[in-house]
Amino acid sequence: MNPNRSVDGQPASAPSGAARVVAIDGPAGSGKSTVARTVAGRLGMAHLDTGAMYRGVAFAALEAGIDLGDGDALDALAERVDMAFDGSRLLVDGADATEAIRGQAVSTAVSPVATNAGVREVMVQRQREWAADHDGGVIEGRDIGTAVFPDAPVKVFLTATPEERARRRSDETDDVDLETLAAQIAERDERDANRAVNPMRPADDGVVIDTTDLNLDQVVDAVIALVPWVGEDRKSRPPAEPEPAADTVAEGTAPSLPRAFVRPAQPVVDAPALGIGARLGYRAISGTSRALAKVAYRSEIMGKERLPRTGPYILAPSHRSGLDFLLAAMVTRRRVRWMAKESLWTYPALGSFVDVMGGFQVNRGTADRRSLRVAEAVLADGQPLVVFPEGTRRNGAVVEGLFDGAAWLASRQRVPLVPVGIAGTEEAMSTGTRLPRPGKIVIWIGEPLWPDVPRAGRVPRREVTAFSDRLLPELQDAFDRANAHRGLTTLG
Ligand SMILES: Nc1ncnc2c1ncn2[C@@H]1O[C@H](COP(=O)(O)OP(=O)(O)O)[C@@H](O)[C@H]1O
Ligand SMILES: Nc1ccn([C@H]2C[C@H](O)[C@@H](COP(=O)(O)OP(=O)(O)O)O2)c(=O)n1
Repeated sequence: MNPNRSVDGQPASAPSGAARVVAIDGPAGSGKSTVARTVAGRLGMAHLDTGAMYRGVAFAALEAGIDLGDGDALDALAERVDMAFDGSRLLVDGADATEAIRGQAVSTAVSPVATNAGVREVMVQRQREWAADHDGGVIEGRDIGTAVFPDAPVKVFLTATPEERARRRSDETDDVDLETLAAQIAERDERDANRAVNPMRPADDGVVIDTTDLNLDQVVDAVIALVPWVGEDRKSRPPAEPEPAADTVAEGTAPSLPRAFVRPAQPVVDAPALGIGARLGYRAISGTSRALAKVAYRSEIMGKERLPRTGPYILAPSHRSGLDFLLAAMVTRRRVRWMAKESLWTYPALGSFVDVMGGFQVNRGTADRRSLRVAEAVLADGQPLVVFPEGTRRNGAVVEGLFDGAAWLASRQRVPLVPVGIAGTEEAMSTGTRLPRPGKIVIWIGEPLWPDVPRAGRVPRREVTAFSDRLLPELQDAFDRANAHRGLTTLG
């Protein structure tokens, strides 16, 4: 390590090595180490596992018998401990600690060590020095894209469901059972995400990849597609003003890329929280309405297999009746959220019902930025969202005059729009009718449509309009098919 290099904790002062840093962050078991190692191998770059550095300090602390609650002693230890990587082996003060840092003792000790501000400062400094010495590298950790290299040209946040991450860990060890691993992972997630110094979170301008249903190759391909200098001569320096990653990504977006799992992280407000009442109530109501719809409306849902299995998307249904939102929520067992007109909250009972069903307010007719932000937060949080592109209830068989909201949200969050035709609700309960009449209802789910925009960065207005124009015939088609199927089955 170079003691002369000054590090003042400010991003701007990060050494020039940042120009070629691929930052990979994420929680335990999300695949960071495996992905970072493979990406580094494929790009011919050096790889740094910063988690191993924190583990190295924890190992040294245990060896020296230091009280993990003694912040000053930990600071001093972090300053003086010598850590060197020899290939994949970690030497701590000359001793090979490779196996020991993965053991239970270090795994338990590392959390308090990693929450210590002094330790983090020293580690961040060493990580920046390492990158400067190696002309960048693939660096994995919890805060690489947010705190250590906020200017890195590639910032990836890997995630996977807690169950999947625990399962991956349990495949690697026989020592600990799945429940214990799941509990340990949950506790570590909580600490890493909530610590005061450099908490774990995706970088605002980074990309989130959900690896739950992906294999290693797919994740590695998705990361490499984000690297602007791939294909360039490895020896040549990147341009002083790096190209916006977004353009490069757009070009490199191969159709085979698992787009459904890759989305930009953007600064958004928090997704509206759901209380316990809403969570239980939703299940009860959607279960009851599913059963009712089956019996009273002989409802049929066609094309469920076309719905994305994980990740966020926007259901864009036709809108002919107040029943539509309940029916739209029936197409998936995942909980959906929806944008609901403000006037629904005029009656307290109805308002509570809408709350339970996951609705949130939009002020129709105005450019309601807050509701759009909330809707963005819902998608960024990985939840499916219902937006009626026709904006208001219409009549008849023709779909027309789409509002751009659904296309705008899908483009901004890089999620698919799923056209959904709902046939039979106008007959069952049209505008002005108070009680629904029984009849046949058919829901047709169309092919998801992806926005044609760069994977990150600003979305041009014309792309949004073009996306709405693309949605219109597909929504009409889904509605036609639903109507046709309903006609056939009601006649026959
Ligand atoms: N899609 C995937 N991407 C990366 N690793 C995966 C994937 N699926 C399963 N794994 C496995 O998950 C395990 C945990 O990955 P690891 O790289 O140690 O995660 P982390 O460094 O984030 O804790 C490894 O055994 C890896 O092979
Ligand atoms: N840049 C980093 C890297 C790791 N840490 C913390 C997070 C964990 O509690 C420990 C160990 O990290 P490591 O990546 O080895 O942990 P897992 O193998 O993913 O469980 O260090 C951190 O705070 N900042």
